[in-house]
Amino acid sequence: MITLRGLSKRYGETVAVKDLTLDVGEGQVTGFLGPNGAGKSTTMRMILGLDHPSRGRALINGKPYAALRHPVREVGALLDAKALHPARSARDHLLAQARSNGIPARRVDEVLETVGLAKAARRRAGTYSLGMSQRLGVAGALLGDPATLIFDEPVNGLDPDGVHWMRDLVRTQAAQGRTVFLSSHLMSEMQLTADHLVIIGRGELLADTSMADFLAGSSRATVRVRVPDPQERAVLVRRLAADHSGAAGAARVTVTVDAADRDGIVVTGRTARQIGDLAHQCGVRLHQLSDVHVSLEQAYMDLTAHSVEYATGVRHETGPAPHGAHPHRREETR
Ligand SMILES: Nc1ncnc2c1ncn2[C@@H]1O[C@H](COP(=O)(O)OP(=O)(O)OP(=O)(O)O)[C@@H](O)[C@H]1O
Repeated sequence: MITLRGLSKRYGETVAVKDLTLDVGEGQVTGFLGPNGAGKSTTMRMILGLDHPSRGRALINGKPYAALRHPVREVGALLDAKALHPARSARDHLLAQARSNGIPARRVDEVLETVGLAKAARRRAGTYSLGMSQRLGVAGALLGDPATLIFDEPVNGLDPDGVHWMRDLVRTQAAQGRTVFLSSHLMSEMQLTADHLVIIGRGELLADTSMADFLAGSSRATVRVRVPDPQERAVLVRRLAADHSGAAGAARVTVTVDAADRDGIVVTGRTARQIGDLAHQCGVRLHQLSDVHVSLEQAYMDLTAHSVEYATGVRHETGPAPHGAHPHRREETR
């Protein structure tokens, strides 16, 4: 369990992290997203006691890293895969780590097996590819069998097989009850891996939400509704429009005819649950009520469009123009 309370970091004039308050829970993979320079690595370094907060606290199992009695048994981290002694073999590298933490040598062979490096274990780490170094970094993180894992860009440099392997590994670790906190810029992979998302921009919290809610709440998300009776369909459309005009601050609702189905309509600005409740209230019989899923990349780019520090001036349109604002934006949920 990771707890951040008002966590802030300033480097001179640069505010790297600003007032982050959130919990990273057990038994799930939490994806940590944000544009370049958003403050992800700084946050992870503060959690791991490698950087001091300017204000606020970062706790692991309720304690700051420095106060943990056996840190490697409580938290394992992969921050920089190339931070290795190049002349040491992978096995010697892990053995040194194990010895200084009272971990038996057989655990080294276990984790080498887990990460698929058993055959290359006696090769010098300096000869490893980036992908192999990532695997070795993961082996080091797993060494103390900790309940919390923190990985900064773990799929960086991995081939498709390695990416798949990493996904299975982190999902298995979470399924065993561990807290898994990982950053990545690879949105398609994050969509397959994470259960929960923490998104920051310019150091500030933009979203702290389940993956499912984030995608369903995206301004691009739509719901397909099939109403077999034309009169009932008209009633529902009118009620959706009235619901929009009556609800102050609610996202704009748009209703279009489903081009693929003459009984169908496509709704944006309301969730399937809200539409189902409304249909129930006005006695409208539905034959279909389904979310049309938006990609994490689309939803993420809409949310962070104003937080990108290093932009090219090129606008990336990955789908239809957004309607309304994203409900997970912090300023709108205050
Ligand atoms: N040691 C440091 N000294 C000065 N500024 C720093 C230092 N470390 C980070 N920063 C600044 O803090 C901000 C956040 O950087 P950080 O590396 O945490 O972002 P990030 O989200 O991990 O970025 P990326 O996705 O590019 O890795 C940036 O503006 C960065 O330049």
